[in-house]
Amino acid sequence: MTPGWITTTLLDNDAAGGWAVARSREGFLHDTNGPLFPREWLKRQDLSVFAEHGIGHLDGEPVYLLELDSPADVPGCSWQGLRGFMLQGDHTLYKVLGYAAQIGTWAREHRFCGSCGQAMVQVPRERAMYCQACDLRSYPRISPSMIVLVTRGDDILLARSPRFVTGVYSTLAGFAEPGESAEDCLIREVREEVQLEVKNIQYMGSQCWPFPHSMMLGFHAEYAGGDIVPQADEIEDAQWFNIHELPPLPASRSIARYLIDLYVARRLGHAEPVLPG
Ligand SMILES: NC(=O)C1=CN([C@@H]2O[C@H](COP(=O)(O)OP(=O)(O)OC[C@H]3O[C@@H](n4cnc5c(N)ncnc54)[C@H](O)[C@@H]3O)[C@@H](O)[C@H]2O)C=CC1
Ligand SMILES: [Mg+2]
Ligand SMILES: [Zn+2]
Repeated sequence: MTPGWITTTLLDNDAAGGWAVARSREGFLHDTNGPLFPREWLKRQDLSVFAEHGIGHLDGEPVYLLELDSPADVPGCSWQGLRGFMLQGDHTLYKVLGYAAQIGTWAREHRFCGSCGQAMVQVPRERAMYCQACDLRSYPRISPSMIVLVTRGDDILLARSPRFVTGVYSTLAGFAEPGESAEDCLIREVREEVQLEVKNIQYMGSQCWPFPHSMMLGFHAEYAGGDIVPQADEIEDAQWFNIHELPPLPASRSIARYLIDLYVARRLGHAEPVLPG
């Protein structure tokens, strides 16, 4: 048995047994034991299953995703969104659910070929949807996104989007566009969102962010010039905050929080945090 969570294998849907998670537009089904259910038990419940996907092995046991048309009532169970599992609970289970959510969304959105409109089929032994009519393969979508902590000595630049929880400030982030390097994207996003220039860009690490399919590439950069001008509509407020007087910050498992905590720890000579995968 290989311990931990391994996502690479496609599984045989006709084989019995294993674990299963159920997902609807309300999130994942869970009870007091969490979101993993014995698969055969779950399939006996009154669920309208839209699709079933083998998604990997947890501690050597196969795990399947049941994608539902609608959130069913299962006695003793309730529904919780993926964000709730990110915020608290077992990190490995959150990784299982994050992967399940991305595969479920991708398979649902690629039932038909984007080129010719024919129905696509799942490719054996590969995580891909295939169009026989035009030989097109569609793989799970991952969107590279840059995230950067800009600093100026003991001050760090944090901003608020109107979408954030009230009071919370975070690092700047944005999606890469075709034709850009990660560094080009970072420089453009910082210009667009606050009209500042940065220098000494340093890659710090990455994180899967399954909301719905971002791959966060985390950077640190130093302030090089300009005055903060928040981008209309996107940035509600942006400020320099002294590391001793920080506002409410993003969730502890986010790479945004890691970038902030790491910089503060280094300035103060404290133990460095570990980036949650
Ligand atoms: N894990 C973390 O710590 C953090 C993760 N993020 C994530 O980073 C990503 C980018 O951050 P934002 O500031 O929202 O991006 P952004 O600054 O590029 O603006 C968002 C806008 O980009 C457009 N967009 C949406 N999906 C896109 C895609 N796949 N490619 C190109 N453009 C797209 C939409 O118009 C959307 O309103 C988001 O997924 C966000 O959830 C953001 C902050 C912290
Ligand atoms: Mg942004
Ligand atoms: Zn096609």
